[in-house]
Amino acid sequence: MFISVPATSANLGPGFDTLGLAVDLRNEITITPSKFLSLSTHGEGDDNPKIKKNSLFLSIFNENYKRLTGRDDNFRFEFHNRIPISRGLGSSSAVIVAALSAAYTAADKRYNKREILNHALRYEHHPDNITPAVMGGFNVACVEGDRVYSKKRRMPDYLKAVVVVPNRTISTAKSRTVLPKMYRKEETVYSLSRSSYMTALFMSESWDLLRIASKDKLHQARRMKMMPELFDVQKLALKHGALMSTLSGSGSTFFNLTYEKDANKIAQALQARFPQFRVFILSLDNNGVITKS
Ligand SMILES: Nc1ncnc2c1ncn2[C@@H]1O[C@H](COP(=O)(O)OP(=O)(O)OP(=O)(O)O)[C@@H](O)[C@H]1O
Ligand SMILES: N[C@@H](CCO)C(=O)O
Repeated sequence: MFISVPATSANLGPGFDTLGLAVDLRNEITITPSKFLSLSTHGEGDDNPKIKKNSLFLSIFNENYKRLTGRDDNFRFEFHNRIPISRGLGSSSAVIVAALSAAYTAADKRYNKREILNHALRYEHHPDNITPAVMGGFNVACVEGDRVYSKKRRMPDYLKAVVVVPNRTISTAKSRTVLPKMYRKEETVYSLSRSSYMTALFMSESWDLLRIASKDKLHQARRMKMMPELFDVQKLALKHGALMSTLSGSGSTFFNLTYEKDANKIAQALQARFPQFRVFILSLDNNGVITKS
């Protein structure tokens, strides 16, 4: 069996816990039946004993494989990780979506992507990373009861993402604690109106107005203060022509959307100014999780 799951960038500025899109940077897992449990990890996290144990993947896989088959079989798992860990590119969602897809595939159960998405919500309680990880493309999502309701829009080839991955992690759990429990009406309306406007712009491919729509007052600046260099990343990306420049998920990565023709110029400027950070030019992904039995 083979599972491939994309990285995702959530929030996109004002769409806190609501908007997200998938990029073509994938974790891949090969799974084969085996007498004993065995794991090998290559790429991101291969020097981290906690990641190499991959208890998040194994606990979700085992729980769901047992639920679907009634059995506790052993497998060999080979992880090829490309998604940077705890950097705001949806590494935890990728693990959750991959583990669920792997369990259904290994159990030889027919399923649809909506089923995987609704199950994924039990492990990550906001839908903005898990939805594009499952579906691909740009997604707007909300939760009602224990279900995710979402709408996808495919992203065109002529847009690219320039992502800036800092050399320091920010965990989502920690990054949520710096946010206030209550918001003022003005801040809420500022972000709510832009999130709605941004959704309309994505749905109608009106990219040139994203700069206004992507501004936010709910979470970005509060989180960026944990790594103040990020204010310069954003300024520089916008100066060199990015259509929008937003904190990716809970950080620390910055996500810059651009026309393909401007991608190199933006990436070079950012890499020159921040040699300690990794800068990637990525295509946008419209496929989401892929499984082969
Ligand atoms: N490839 C992986 N293998 C095993 N565990 C992983 C892997 N990737 C992520 N994790 C788990 O997920 C945690 C990171 O989750 P966290 O939500 O903080 O970051 P993120 O998902 O990368 O960021 P964001 O949700 O803001 O996009 C890691 O500490 C680890 O427990
Ligand atoms: N919407 C989430 C994304 C990170 O998982 C947050 O901003 O905390």
